[in-house]
Amino acid sequence: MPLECIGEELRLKLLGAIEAGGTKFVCGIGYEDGTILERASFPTTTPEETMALVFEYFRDKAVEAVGIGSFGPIDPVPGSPTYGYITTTPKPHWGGYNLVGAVRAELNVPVGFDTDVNGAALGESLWGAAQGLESCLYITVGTGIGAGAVVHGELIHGLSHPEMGHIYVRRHPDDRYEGFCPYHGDCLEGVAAGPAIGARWGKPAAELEAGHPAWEMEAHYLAHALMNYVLVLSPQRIVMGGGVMKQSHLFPLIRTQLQELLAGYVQHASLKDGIDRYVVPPGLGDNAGLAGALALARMAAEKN
Ligand SMILES: Nc1ncnc2c1ncn2[C@@H]1O[C@H](COP(=O)(O)OP(=O)(O)OP(=O)(O)O)[C@@H](O)[C@H]1O
Ligand SMILES: [Zn+2]
Repeated sequence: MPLECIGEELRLKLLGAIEAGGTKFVCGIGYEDGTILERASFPTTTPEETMALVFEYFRDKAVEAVGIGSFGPIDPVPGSPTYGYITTTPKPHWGGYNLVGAVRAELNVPVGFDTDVNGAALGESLWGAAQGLESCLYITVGTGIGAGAVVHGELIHGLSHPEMGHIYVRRHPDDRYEGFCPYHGDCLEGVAAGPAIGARWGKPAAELEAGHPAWEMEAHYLAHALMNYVLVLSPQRIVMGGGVMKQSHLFPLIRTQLQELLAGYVQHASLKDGIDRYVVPPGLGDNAGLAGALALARMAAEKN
């Protein structure tokens, strides 16, 4: 093989990543091996304003593909008439916005598009806490709750994307809080996302001490959710991120309650002695979101 061809084969693709969030858009560039080279953050205001800053950022970067991990709901199903759109978000100005179309028109490269949590699941499976596994689930517990999953190396889509944050979970017997989800009231997000903890206990979640009863209740709700995910998807690992999971003492509480709920029904070493390696924090830490978008760019570059 001529030397220049070997050089070409070894060259890592330079990719663009956009973590599209409800409060900020984080943009970055990195290589297809997951290395992030640089990043910049822009406030989420109107599509016109925010996207002008995003395009300005990427203008001279010469990326070969872009990945977008987005807040939702979105339409990630290729071939659908609204593929690439943010669909019905309550976020003003962004409902019905064709995010992929805008990025494609401006940058003219392949675009990978999925939910932020599907992206994070892919990133964790390629480069983080679920490396080498066929499947994993990523759940974020923050202002909202969302989860994404990789199965056989692919992200799950169907009618649209999974909405695993809005499942119903058994109420904690001592919980009188009605839940804040505008659609469902006391779905998982309604009773267990950060704002629910703050509203229930009259204090921001970050200010509640480790021994506070809030955490046993939080673990109750999250363990119920994880039980459902284990039963429905049988993921080989569950990665838990987001602001609320910064309370690292939640992990042992959740693991124990998950084992109690499953009651030995699903037989696997990962759910017994291996539980500490089964329910884990993100291997990519606070980079999980941006690395996830980079992973989506890599997938788009490969599929093109
Ligand atoms: N150290 C902490 N301990 C407990 N809760 C926290 C902590 N830090 C942030 N939170 C809670 O997490 C929520 C913010 O979540 P996060 O930091 O994941 O940001 P976000 O991007 O707004 O969330 P989302 O991904 O849902 O949009 C807030 O409700 C806050 O109360
Ligand atoms: Zn809901």
